[in-house]
Amino acid sequence: MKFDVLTLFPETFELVMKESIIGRAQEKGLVEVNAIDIRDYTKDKHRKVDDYPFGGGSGMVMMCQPVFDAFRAVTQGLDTKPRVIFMSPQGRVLTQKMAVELSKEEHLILLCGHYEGIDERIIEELVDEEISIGDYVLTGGELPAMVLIDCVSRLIPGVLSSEGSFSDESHFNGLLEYPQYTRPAEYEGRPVPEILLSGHHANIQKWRAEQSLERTRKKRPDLYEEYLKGK
Ligand SMILES: CN(C)c1ccccc1CNc1ccc(C(N)=O)cn1
Repeated sequence: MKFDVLTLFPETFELVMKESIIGRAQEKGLVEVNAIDIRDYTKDKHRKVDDYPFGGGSGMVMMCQPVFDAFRAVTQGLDTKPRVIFMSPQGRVLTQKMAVELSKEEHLILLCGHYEGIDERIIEELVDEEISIGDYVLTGGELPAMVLIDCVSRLIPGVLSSEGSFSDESHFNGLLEYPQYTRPAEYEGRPVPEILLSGHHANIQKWRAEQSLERTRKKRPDLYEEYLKGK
């Protein structure tokens, strides 16, 4: 899986993306994350990437030319146009289901906006879909892009060591995860639920399923409703 990220802050990506699981996945050649600096495609000596909005209004808007030229640089020589995702508050809110679909792509281009936004012609011409990571406004699309890269990359076979745990992972079967415990069996007088120490795997699985249902019903009735419909 290759992510080409068009951004005004490429160094942010280098830092975050080379660390942790994504960094190791890159070393294994399972994931490649390239940060492309939009400013490298400006034509003027001040490397201008934004300008005043037509029609007035406060703030600045990202201009077409540098983004179009950065896009062309990334896509030249490719026989198929990769899917282009614009990280935006107006996008479809990212879900685990969307992440699963995106993880099947070979090559994604992520566009990160700044200022008050980007010239609409960029969206009309280059963008396949807008994705939001939630209903809140950030100063830029870099964090949303990193969130998308993380949640998609971890679904790629070989990226996570404990792949087996996928099946019952919360938000994967639509329910929240059951409570997790590890040693010691009692910490400062606080015990671990007996069932988990019993070794009865069938009972443990049943208890975990009940816990998942119970927590989802309490914490996320919306997901619970979805789940009941899907049954
Ligand atoms: C500068 N702004 C407001 C802006 C305006 C338009 C597009 C992109 C941006 C960049 N900001 C973003 C991006 C994504 C999200 C999200 N929820 O995924 C939140 N904020």
